Amino acid sequence: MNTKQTKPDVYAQRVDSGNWEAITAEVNEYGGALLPQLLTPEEAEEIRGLYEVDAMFRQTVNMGRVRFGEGQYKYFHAPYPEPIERLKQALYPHLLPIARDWWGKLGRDAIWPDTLDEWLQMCHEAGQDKSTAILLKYGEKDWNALHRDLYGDRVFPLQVVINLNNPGVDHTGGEFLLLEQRPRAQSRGSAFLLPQGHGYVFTTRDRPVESRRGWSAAPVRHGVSAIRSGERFTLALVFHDAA
Ligand SMILES: O=C(O)CCC(=O)C(=O)O
Ligand SMILES: [Fe+2]
Repeated sequence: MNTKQTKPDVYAQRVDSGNWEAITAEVNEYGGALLPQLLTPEEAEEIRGLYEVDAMFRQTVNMGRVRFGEGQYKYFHAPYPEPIERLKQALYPHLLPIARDWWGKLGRDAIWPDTLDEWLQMCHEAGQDKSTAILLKYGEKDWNALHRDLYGDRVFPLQVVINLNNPGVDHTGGEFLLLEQRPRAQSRGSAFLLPQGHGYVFTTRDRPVESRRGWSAAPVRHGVSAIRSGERFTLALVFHDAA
């Protein structure tokens, strides 16, 4: 993949083209929201192609072996390929006000600085210095168990996933799942077919929900339903680094 900046700001332009007021309202209501198309089908194909390039990755996880579901994923090495770095840099300032608002509602300290680089520096100083961008690969019958991507005390409460395949064409099944544990109530489930190349922003650990007693934290898990046919690759962008 070309790591030089060939298309100035194209990724930032796509991120910025979103209606962030509507996205914020949606994520506040449902814990997740669809973003604009961030990668073209050609760019998605190029990133899928990286899966076989061992030098791009620091670790491979076989999900069945660790009982995370079935399938495989790989952690990218940092520094990331250009689209990944650009997208993370462009997304962070839009996600930051949502995170700060949430932590304010929950009476927690919003420790995140204005830039992603400063925040990652804080992660590294706390011993979380490993890259967290992941390329996931699911074939028929593979699935991703409901989980939360936590790698230490340093947590950014929103993350973004991008489907690198075309649902209904490249794969059937493989819905993205959210499970929100509501305080003193049964959990709420949601399922989404992620359109190719679009981002989907969702809650990493917990988020504020309002009840008669005020705001309380609702833990949110995410996962993927079984792929019924075909193949599904996704790019997962987490905004804290890992211990
Ligand atoms: O493959 C997916 O849609 C979800 C992957 C995942 O666990 C994540 O984005 O953190
Ligand atoms: Fe995840």
